[in-house]
Amino acid sequence: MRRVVALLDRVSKQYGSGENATWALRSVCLEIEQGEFVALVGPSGCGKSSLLHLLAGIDRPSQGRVVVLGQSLGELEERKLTELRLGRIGIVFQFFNLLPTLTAEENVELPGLLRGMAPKEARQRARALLEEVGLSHRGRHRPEQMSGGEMQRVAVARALLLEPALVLADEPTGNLDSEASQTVIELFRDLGRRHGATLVLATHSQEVAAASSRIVRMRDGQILGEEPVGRKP
Ligand SMILES: Nc1ncnc2c1ncn2[C@@H]1O[C@H](COP(=O)(O)OP(=O)(O)OP(=O)(O)O)[C@@H](O)[C@H]1O
Repeated sequence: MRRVVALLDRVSKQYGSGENATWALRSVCLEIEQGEFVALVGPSGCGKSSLLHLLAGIDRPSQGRVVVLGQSLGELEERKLTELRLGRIGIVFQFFNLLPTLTAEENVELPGLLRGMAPKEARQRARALLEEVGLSHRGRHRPEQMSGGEMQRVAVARALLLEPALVLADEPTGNLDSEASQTVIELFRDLGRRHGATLVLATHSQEVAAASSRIVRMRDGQILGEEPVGRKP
C-alpha cells in the first residue's frame, strides 16, 4: 500500500522581515513515499536546506502545512516535535557534528542513551551499526583520529541508532573526496533496503543524485520539476 511519509502542502518559508525578508521557499508541494530515496538538487540558495529543516521540524513554515509520519508539524507542541525529531527522524549534516571528546562508539550510542535506552543495548546497537558502515576497528577512536569519510560514516551510523523512519541528509558528501563519497553513497543506497528507511537528501553531487530513486530540481525556492531515476534504493 502507498504510504506517504512526508508531505509539504503549499509551504512557504520566509526569513527576516521588511526589507530584509527572503522567501527561501515559495508555495512548495511535495509528497514523499515510504522507501523513496529523494535527492534535492539545485543552485546554492535555492532552498534545499530550508526544506530539510522544515521536514526535520527544526524550523516551522511561514505558510502551508508540513506533515511528517502522520503528524502535522505546525500543530505539534514543542515537546512532541522534539520527540518526533529525536525518535523517528535521523539527521546527517555536512560537517558531521560528532562530539569531539567522545569515541566513535560513544557518538553512535548517544541518541539511544539520551532516549533512555539501556547502556548495554545502546552499545550493542552502536557496535552493530559501526560494523555495518565498515568501521568496527574505529569504535574506540575519537573524531580527530579519523578521516572525513570515516567521520561521515560514523554520523550515518549515529543517525540510524534509533531506527528512524525518515533520514534527512544535507550535503552528506560535501566535504569528502570522491572515494569517500562513493562509500557514503553506497551506504545511503543500502539504507532503504536494509532498514526500510525513507531518505531525503540535498546535494550538489551528480553521483549522489544518480544513486537516488527520484530527483527533485529546485530553483528560487520552488520546485522546477522532478524525474524518476528508475533505481530503487
Ligand atoms: N537563517 C536564515 N536567515 C536568513 N536567510 C536565510 C536563512 N537560512 C537560509 N536563508 C536564505 O534562504 C535562501 C535559501 O537558503 P537555503 O540554505 O535553504 O539554500 P540551499 O539550496 O540549501 O543552499 P546551499 O546549496 O548553498 O546550501 C537563501 O537565499 C538563504 O540566504
